Amino acid sequence: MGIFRDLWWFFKSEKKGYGIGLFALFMVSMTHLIPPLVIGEIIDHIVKHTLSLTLVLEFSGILLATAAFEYGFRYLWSTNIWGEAFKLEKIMRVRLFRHFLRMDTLFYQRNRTGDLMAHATNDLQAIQEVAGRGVLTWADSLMTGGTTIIAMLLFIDWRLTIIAVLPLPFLALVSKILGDKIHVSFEHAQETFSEMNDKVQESITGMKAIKSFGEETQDMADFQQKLDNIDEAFVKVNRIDSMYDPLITLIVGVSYTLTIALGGYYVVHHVLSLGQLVAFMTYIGNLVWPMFAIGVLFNVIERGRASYSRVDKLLAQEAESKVSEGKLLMPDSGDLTFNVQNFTYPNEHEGRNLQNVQFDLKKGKVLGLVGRTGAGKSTIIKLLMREFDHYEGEIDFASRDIMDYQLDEYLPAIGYVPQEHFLFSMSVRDNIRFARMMASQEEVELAARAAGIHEDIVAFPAGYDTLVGERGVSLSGGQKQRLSIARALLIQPKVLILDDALSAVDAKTEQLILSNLKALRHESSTLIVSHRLSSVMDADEILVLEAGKIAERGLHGNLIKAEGWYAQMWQMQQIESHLESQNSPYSLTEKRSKDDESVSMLTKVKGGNNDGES
Ligand SMILES: Nc1ncnc2c1ncn2[C@@H]1O[C@H](COP(=O)(O)OP(=O)(O)OP(=O)(O)O)[C@@H](O)[C@H]1O
Repeated sequence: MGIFRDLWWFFKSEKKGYGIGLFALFMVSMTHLIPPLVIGEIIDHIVKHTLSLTLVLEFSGILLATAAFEYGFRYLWSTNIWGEAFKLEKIMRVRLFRHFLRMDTLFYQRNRTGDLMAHATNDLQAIQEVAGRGVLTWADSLMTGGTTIIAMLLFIDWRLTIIAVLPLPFLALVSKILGDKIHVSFEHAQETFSEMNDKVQESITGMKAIKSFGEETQDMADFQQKLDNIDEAFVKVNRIDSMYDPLITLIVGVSYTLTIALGGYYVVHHVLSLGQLVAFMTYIGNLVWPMFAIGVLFNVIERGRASYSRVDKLLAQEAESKVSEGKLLMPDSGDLTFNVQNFTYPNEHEGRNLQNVQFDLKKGKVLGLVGRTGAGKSTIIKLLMREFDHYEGEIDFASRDIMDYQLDEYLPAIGYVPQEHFLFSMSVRDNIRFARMMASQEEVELAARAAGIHEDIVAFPAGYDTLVGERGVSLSGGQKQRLSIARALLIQPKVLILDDALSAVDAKTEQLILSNLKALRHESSTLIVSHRLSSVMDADEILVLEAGKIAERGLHGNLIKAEGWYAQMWQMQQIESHLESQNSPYSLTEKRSKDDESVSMLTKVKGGNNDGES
């Protein structure tokens, strides 16, 4: 019954709805007491030959009125108790969703999407069952069972009643044992369901990879395995469940046998009338449902308890990278100063992910951030985006530590265009004004023009009203990127971060977007992270990162002269674009690697390769 204690906060806040529901349930159980008494009376009148038409009409009237009352009260409990249960599910769903929104990337690394979805569906369903069917069966078994036993005691015979309820304690004991078993099995079953959900989610997201590697058969086999696990787990739950119903039939059978034996004896010896015995037997029939209800109750409670503890555990997970919140409002503009001596991810035990990274990004200026993969470019962005606060050093905006600003002031001031852009299933216009729904068409168009996507949009079937996604147009990688840039530009961020956000657009469009940005953003700064050096060549400063440290820095021309990694990459990419422009079948584009691989290829190209490539 611990789950009722866990949910007490809800029952307390919804006492009116539950109060009405329970009162109606009580009235239903009271109405159940009437028909057996009426049947008993009728039988006694038949036996005594005193049944008249008036009496028949009277008894029928009572039975009809009882049925009508029961109808009304049943309706009342059903709407109130189930209504409350749905309300609980909604509250829990909102809590979970808010929690999901609050959590950091580490949380999403630890918990897979399918599992989170299982929490938000199956587990919440099981908790809702407690607040609905659980409360109902608990109250009904108590009320119907209690009032029936009291009626047996008061209206018929106490000795017969004791004999009839003798097997009940045995029922309670077995219910407890089976309930514990169900708890363990159901928790395991829910885990297998989560695993299957994970599998489906991963397969759908990775469908392209699965198909391109011809892994459909293997994937189907994996899925089948997960389904078999679920099957096995739920069959086990069901096996325990199934022990309960025959047990009730057995107990009721024992009750009937004992009652008939003793009741028959009493009728023969005139201690009871035949009508009283029939009424008593009907009461035993009334006890059958409360007994089944106890079984249902244990089942619902144990499932709910298992699910509640799963959801509770998830809700209890705090964001590891707790970000502190300041009180300041954001100034209209300002310079950014990044000075981090040390940063290591919370789940990393060895090594440092950033060391002595220092740069200034003045308003109106553009900073380029390049380096091989894993060098730490995204990590710098994560710190700027306040995903982690536990670094050694300080990041300032307008001469104030960024932690001093209110988060909901600071974050919208940073326009972030991620590597993996996400478009919502809404119109192109709404996708662009996603973070500023009140923006006018004019503003939306201005942002779209600056991002070089306006011409594409007006060519879509419904222009800016065209739906994006499954039900609408499919956009190319480059179109998606430009739409994401337009979305970020619309909020006129004080710092715009393009995280490899131009990788899928052609060189001409890239240059157009970059020159638009320069013209538009002379009051605010821009940080461009890119593997393609042409994106940063005009930046006011370029930082080359390596293993979390700044390896080279300066203007494009200086870095070329320095003949380091940047210069090598630059030459490599020049050759690549030359080959591409010639449409050569030997284009290296597909093979282009973002790191050393490219440099070693360049060395081969430059220095006369050994294996005949040229
Ligand atoms: N959430 C994380 N937890 C632990 N380590 C991480 C996490 N994210 C990145 N790292 C590690 O930090 C280092 C820097 O990674 P980062 O993503 O910043 O590189 P990057 O330069 O942006 O690479 P890419 O160009 O491939 O995006 C890498 O060693 C990476 O494995």
